[in-house]
Amino acid sequence: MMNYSSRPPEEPAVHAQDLTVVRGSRTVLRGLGFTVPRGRITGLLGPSGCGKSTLMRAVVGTQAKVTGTLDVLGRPAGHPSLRTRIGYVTQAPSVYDDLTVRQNLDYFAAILDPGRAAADRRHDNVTRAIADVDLTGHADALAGTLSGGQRSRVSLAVALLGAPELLVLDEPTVGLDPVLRRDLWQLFHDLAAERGATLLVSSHVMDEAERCHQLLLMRAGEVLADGTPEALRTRTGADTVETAFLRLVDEAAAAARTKESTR
Ligand SMILES: Nc1ncnc2c1ncn2[C@@H]1O[C@H](COP(=O)(O)OP(=O)(O)OP(=O)(O)O)[C@@H](O)[C@H]1O
Repeated sequence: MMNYSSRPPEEPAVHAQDLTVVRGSRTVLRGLGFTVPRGRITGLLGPSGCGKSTLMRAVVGTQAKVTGTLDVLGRPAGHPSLRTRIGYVTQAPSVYDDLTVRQNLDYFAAILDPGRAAADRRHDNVTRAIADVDLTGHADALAGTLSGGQRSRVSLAVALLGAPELLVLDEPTVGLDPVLRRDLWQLFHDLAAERGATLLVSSHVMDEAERCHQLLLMRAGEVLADGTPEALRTRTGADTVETAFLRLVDEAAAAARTKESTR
């Protein structure tokens, strides 16, 4: 039989087992186990402070004091070979205010794909990334003159430049109006469907959960549940993921009380 790929198709993009992270003197992620399937959008949802950003930092390899197993695209998280295969957008847009949108992208493109011979390819990639995030009309505007939502989209365009296999996006839709939010989610779906990208997207807005293929619901440093939105609704008998989440929180609290009383 022909071997089309060196990796089995079922190998997940991210695999975590007993993943624990300590920040300062606090254990902020506690023995997490989960997988993120390839070519799908996985939503990381949970209240502020539950550990979403910490988990994303661990996946991209920028978090210290990580123990347990955390494999990303078949390598241990943080492996140097993963740098160009992962796009990461933090909550704080990382753009140069005194450069235009295009100059920002040109700068990062030159780092990713240096040399004169690559000039045409860089130009095409930059133009495509600007169009992807719907900023073509602002390509020559200084980043410092853009709105918060537009600046976040410049950061997203930078992450899209190298056509990464895994995109890790920390609350990418915060501060965006409903039309832009819808368009961005459409882009995420296109990236997964047409380019086969894997997306790990955090949000604390539960209605965004319905737009994901797969969910990881977090609370207080633990994964409360994972599965498709439909499976989570069915399992809890809820109409929405938000109600499902609240029922799971109540279930977990009741289980903790029972455990406590039987000690
Ligand atoms: N440098 C630090 N030292 C100690 N604790 C920290 C540090 N940074 C974050 N934490 C704690 O780690 C926990 C998880 O933070 P994290 O930023 O991962 O949460 P989050 O779910 O992404 O929150 P948000 O949605 O508000 O961004 C929080 O309780 C936070 O107080």
